[in-house]
Amino acid sequence: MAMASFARRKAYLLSRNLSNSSPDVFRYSHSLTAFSRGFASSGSDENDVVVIGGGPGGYVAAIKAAQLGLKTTCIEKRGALGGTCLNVGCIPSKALLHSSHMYHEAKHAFANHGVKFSSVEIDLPAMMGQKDKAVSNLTRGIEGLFKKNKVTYVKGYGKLISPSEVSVDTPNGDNTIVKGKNIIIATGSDVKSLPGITIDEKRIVSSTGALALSEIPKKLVVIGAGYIGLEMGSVWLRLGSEVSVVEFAPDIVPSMDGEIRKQFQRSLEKQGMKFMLKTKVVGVDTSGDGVRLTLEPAAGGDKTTLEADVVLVSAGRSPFTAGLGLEKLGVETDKIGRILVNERFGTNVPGVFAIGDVIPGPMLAHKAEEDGVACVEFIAGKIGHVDYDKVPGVVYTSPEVASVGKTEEQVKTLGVEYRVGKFPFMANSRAKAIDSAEGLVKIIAEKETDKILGVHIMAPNAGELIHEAAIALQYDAASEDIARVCHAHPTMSEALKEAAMATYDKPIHI
Ligand SMILES: Cc1cc2nc3c(=O)[nH]c(=O)nc-3n(C[C@H](O)[C@H](O)[C@H](O)COP(=O)(O)OP(=O)(O)OC[C@H]3O[C@@H](n4cnc5c(N)ncnc54)[C@H](O)[C@@H]3O)c2cc1C
Ligand SMILES: NC(=O)c1ccc[n+]([C@@H]2O[C@H](COP(=O)([O-])OP(=O)(O)OC[C@H]3O[C@@H](n4cnc5c(N)ncnc54)[C@H](O)[C@@H]3O)[C@@H](O)[C@H]2O)c1
Repeated sequence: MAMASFARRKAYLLSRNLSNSSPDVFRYSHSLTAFSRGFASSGSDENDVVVIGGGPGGYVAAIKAAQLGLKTTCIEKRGALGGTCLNVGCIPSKALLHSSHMYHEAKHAFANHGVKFSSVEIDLPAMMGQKDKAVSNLTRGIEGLFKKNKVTYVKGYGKLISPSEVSVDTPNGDNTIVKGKNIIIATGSDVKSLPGITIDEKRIVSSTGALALSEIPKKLVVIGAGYIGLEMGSVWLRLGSEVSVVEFAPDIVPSMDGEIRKQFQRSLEKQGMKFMLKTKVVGVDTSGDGVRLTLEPAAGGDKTTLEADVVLVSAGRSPFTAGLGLEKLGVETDKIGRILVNERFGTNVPGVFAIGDVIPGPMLAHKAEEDGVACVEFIAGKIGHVDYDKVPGVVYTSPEVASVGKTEEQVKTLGVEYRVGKFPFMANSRAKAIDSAEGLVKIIAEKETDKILGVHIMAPNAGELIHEAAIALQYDAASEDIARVCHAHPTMSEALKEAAMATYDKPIHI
């Protein structure tokens, strides 16, 4: 069924009363109210919706539920709303990435533009202060949104004691019971610890410690070349640390398109980041002043050692369900502790739902938000919509790397015949004008239909450029559809248009 628009497809499915829960397509409900326990406000103290966790999944679900007219309470234990993302994740990391980038540009790039300084200095406490200010403004902003939308905010640790009751231990030592017809678990994730490595958030840090170091480490060793390792590694590299990244897999960011990944790794190496791939950390000694790591090839072999002042453990995150009471209630989880849900985010226990990092799927803030909106739409008897195949991913390094849809390796595995169109920023006039021409756009389209299957961009602002591609994928567009849209000149976006032309025909500017 070729359907270009969500509205058309929604109308079609509603008219047919169809379910469509294949992972490759939109998620829809066939029996729109069957799994929730109703939503008409009872007028009693009981909530229609209780959300445990105030991160991007939980707070967005709570606001949307209230906007849909549901009496809603959100329970959060950390004393501030916004979850991992706002407090110790997306926002503080992007603040430090921006500040460190400005320092690096001032030191290494401004002179090329004729802007000269006699000296450039880092004021680390001021840099951290700017980051903390951004975080506190934003967390307070969510409290304001809760008030505006009449979401009740309960501070404390929530534990499910029945499918409709949450016991909350509040910060002042009290306990209160919050009742709800529908309960949404949005408790997120926590850093995955590695055997034999104890995080003390001083010398051996998680991302949380890496966001708040009081000094610039001379030598930083990062374990794991994923999103966190490369972003936080970039921050401290730009501020002057020697950064070595130890990665178990043969490649950095294993989920990335192979061709883009190679160029990305070369770019990071040019900036001074060192990679030790196919390598594992088998021991950590903190008995001296610094940290001494023992390394071994992933396939086994001779051990070597590596010295560090600080070690960042960034080898993935695990779902956070500690103390939630899931076992007693019989809520099903998978082998790695993620809560299992159906296409309406319902667990096996009627009336109990789960969203965000605590369920399977990409561990990303925008995915958690989409889950949250769709989940409460289902609870309210409406149609929710999330497509995990079309969730964009962005590594906010310099250059940024952004992607949506399938990698070339995935398309090959599927056995689909495809075409690839590429366009380098070296041939883009805006990129040349601003002396920032590293990177490329790569589009993969089905050969027979020209339908776009995946788009991968490496560029300074790839995280912004990717959304044109996300819309194209969402509406089943062909590469020719992008190529025939008039793009303003001179913009970096023209590289996407040219890559699209290169996919089905020929580009003009190369
Ligand atoms: C350093 C770092 C950088 C990141 N950068 C990005 C990025 O740039 N873009 C992106 O998309 N994603 C990023 N992420 C991932 C992103 O933070 C998560 O995907 C997102 O926060 C998940 O949202 P969530 O609501 O599911 O969970 P969380 O944000 O983890 O929120 C869960 C909340 O639930 C609370 N909670 C847990 N248990 C209970 C309980 N029993 N009672 C009450 N409250 C409870 C927790 O305190 C927490 O506040 C980053 C993560 C890290 C660590
Ligand atoms: N820009 C963003 O959107 C952003 C930024 C930060 C974090 N995040 C999210 O947070 C999650 C966690 O980030 P992360 O970087 O910790 O995880 P990740 O899954 O992105 O990367 C972890 C890396 O560690 C490697 N690894 C695993 N065990 C190892 C070991 N024992 N030794 C060496 N390497 C090992 C893996 O092969 C992988 O490359 C990610 O899934 C991501 O979705 C997103």
